[in-house]
Amino acid sequence: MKSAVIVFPGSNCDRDVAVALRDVTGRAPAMVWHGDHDLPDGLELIVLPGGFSHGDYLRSGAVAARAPVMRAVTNAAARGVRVLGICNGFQVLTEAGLLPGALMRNAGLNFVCRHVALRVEAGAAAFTRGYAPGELIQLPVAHHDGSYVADAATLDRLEQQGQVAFRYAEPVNGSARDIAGVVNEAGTVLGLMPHPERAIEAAHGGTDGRRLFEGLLHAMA
Ligand SMILES: NC(=O)CC[C@H](N)C(=O)O
Repeated sequence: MKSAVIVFPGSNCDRDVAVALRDVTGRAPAMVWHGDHDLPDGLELIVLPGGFSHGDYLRSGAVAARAPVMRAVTNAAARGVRVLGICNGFQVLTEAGLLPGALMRNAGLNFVCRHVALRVEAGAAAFTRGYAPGELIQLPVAHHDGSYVADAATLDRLEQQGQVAFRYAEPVNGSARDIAGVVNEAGTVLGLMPHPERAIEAAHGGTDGRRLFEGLLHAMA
């Protein structure tokens, strides 16, 4: 699978996700700087990694969403290239308008950094193919702006159209309807607050993240 990881100033999970992609897909991703205007040809997956792009200045992801490379990412997404935004990457996707809603300060006003239980919802096939619908999994979270918000009509639409991909199975950050991950209408863009790239091998304390990348790999085959 040919993939790319976008690197912003302040990204801190770009190398972790690059290692995960190389490990699972057998092919190292291209690392693309935020100031670049073009992406490599033939990409099947673009990852916006976790971190603190531009120091979370203004709002988390707000400055990164306006980076030169985001025009190319938006064009690729429009062509159906899969885009995965993890944590800060999810914040960038909402700020860029590629996903609905916004990520606000956690309800408890604390930085939450621990493994959490999640339920995999049906739908969003490519991104959830590695799991059984309704399956309970564990992934780490590490964020202060993870509380997903959207107006009631948008939330209803997300539910009806099967766009809720992952839900917290325990209280974490006050997200509306416990939403931890959403996809766009086409199911080709996923924003996910937990970190699958930090649950790839047993030494990470769990391997449930590995199956997200394995599922994507099989979906592309
Ligand atoms: N791990 C991350 O990507 C952190 C995301 C974001 N800067 C926050 O803390 O909300």
